[in-house]
Amino acid sequence: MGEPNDMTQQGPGFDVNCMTLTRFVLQEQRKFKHATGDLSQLLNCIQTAIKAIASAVRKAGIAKLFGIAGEINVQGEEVKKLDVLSNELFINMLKSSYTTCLLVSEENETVIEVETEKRGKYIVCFDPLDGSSNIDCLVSIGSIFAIYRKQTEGEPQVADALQPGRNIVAAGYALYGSATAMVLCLGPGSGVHCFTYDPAIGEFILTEHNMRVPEQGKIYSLNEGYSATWDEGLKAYISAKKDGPKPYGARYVGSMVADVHRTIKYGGIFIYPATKSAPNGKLRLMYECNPMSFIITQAGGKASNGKIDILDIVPQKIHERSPVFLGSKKDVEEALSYQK
Ligand SMILES: O=P(O)(O)OC[C@H]1O[C@](O)(COP(=O)(O)O)[C@@H](O)[C@@H]1O
Ligand SMILES: [Mg+2]
Ligand SMILES: [Mg+2]
Repeated sequence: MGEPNDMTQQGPGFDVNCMTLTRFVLQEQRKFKHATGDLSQLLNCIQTAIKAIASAVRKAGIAKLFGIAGEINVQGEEVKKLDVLSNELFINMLKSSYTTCLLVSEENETVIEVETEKRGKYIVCFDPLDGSSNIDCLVSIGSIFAIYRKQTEGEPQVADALQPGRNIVAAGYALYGSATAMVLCLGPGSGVHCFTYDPAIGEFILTEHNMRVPEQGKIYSLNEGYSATWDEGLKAYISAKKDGPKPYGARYVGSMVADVHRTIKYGGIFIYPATKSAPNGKLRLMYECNPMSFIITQAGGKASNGKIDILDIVPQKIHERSPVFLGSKKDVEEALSYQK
């Protein structure tokens, strides 16, 4: 028996051979002879940002003790809103990874250029805090990111970021739910893997290797409050799901990360459609639809804007929106068959 704090012993809750996220990323890097280690470094920095956000999320419910986010606390200090804090953490960690040149954040109107001396070859598009309307009621929220390679020489420009999702080098999301998890795909064909945070050792541990979206599910997920604004095709599809011989269940969290994670685990379909007043829907292409569609596709599912695969859309501007139908292949194909 080792001493109680001797981490070399296999004790309750810790196995020295367990696959941490850091270990996994390094192991994957070793498969590529010419890898520089930059992507591993970048992913480690994202992991650190996510750990810091997770820690802030876990304290959100007691934020009143310190002051309400967005206001001044009893010490006279400004209490940062969780989405502002998350954005600052992402930007700071991404810049100091020395691997990025251009960042696109949901929270910044324009692209963020990394200082010349810190530049590397990667471009990262991210939603630092997804589902922000769920923060105050303690419902699951998340972070989403997609990593691209800069395709041209010279100073980074907006055009460098406007790449289709097909070019994604790696993508992932963090889910701050009943546990904190990170789901990652390190490139086409390398699988989708889930790592769950173990607060006892401060590490993400591989808990699901090679996640696969069920071919078909029994759940549809969309904001039914807006049904009056749907097109006829969508109305007919949802009616068919409700009134069929085996009605589907309805689930909608209102945080894309949580709704998509459930869709990967249990199957079914997640939809944020176009409406008459919002012909491109609500969700953002570059840091919501693209990373999630890449992951869903790599896990064997399907993602479409109603006409073409999400990953084939060439973005025209960084905050562009897109309708989205994603999830189990059969469910998405069926929903699309109702679209004109
Ligand atoms: O309230 P609605 O219209 O159903 O929208 C919910 C959608 O909006 C979002 O919250 C937008 O994300 P942000 O919180 O990052 O702005 C998605 O996560 C979610 O799918
Ligand atoms: Mg979002
Ligand atoms: Mg957001």
